[in-house]
Amino acid sequence: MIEVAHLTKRYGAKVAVDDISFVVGPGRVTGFLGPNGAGKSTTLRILLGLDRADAGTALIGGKRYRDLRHPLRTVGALLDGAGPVPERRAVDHLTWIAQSNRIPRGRVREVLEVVGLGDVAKQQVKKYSLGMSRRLGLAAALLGDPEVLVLDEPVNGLDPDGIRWVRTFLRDYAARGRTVLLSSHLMTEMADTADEVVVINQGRIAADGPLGVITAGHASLEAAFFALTGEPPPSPGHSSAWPRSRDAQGSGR
Ligand SMILES: Nc1ncnc2c1ncn2[C@@H]1O[C@H](COP(=O)(O)OP(=O)(O)OP(=O)(O)O)[C@@H](O)[C@H]1O
Repeated sequence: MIEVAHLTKRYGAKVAVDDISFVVGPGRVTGFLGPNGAGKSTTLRILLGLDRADAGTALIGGKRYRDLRHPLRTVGALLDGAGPVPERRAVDHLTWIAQSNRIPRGRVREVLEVVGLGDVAKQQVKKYSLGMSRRLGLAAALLGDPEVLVLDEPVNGLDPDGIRWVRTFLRDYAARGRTVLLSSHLMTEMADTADEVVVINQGRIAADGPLGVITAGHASLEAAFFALTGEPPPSPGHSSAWPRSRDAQGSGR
């Protein structure tokens, strides 16, 4: 269970996250959606102890990330950012993480098999395709067999096969009573994957509830979100993703 309560984060004069509250329960896949710059990554970074809130709390299993006794056994995360050392072999990368978290070595082989990298475990990571790298990231997140998975844009850049694999994997994981929170720009993909949806827009919660409730009265999840966020609808032939509007919002990064 993830509980976010009155979370606020400012970067200078910019309020990136503005007093948001939501709960992510077990046994469901919850989608975290919003346009570029809405505050998704900021929220996830605070949840995972990578940034500090100015106010409010973001708890996993009732605790702040930094207070978890066994973080990797509680929550597995896949975020954009620093990946493995390119020269390192996948198996060595995972073994290093496992050892530094007191996770038995045998678990490395298990997670490599789970994500379908068993046969290429001894390859250097730099030889991996994007899809393989994403699977490796997921393998790292799964090392501690966590109750909670938090994934930022896990299917970004993946081909249809890769996207389907991630979708099936996450739905199975949730079906075993685990908590899955994922952010994505890909509306059609989210509509196929999520049971629950939390929409954030300009740092505030725009909607929060079961997928069917959020989309009721709209032609699609995408239509619901454009209505909720006031974003312009995509042009014809657009790939059903959020428009890239970070620049228009005056990103400070
Ligand atoms: N380190 C930072 N310094 C300054 N401003 C930041 C920083 N991180 C985020 N912001 C700003 O906070 C707001 C929220 O950004 P955030 O990355 O959380 O949005 P997002 O919903 O994850 O967007 P995207 O989908 O584009 O990744 C944006 O206006 C962004 O420019």
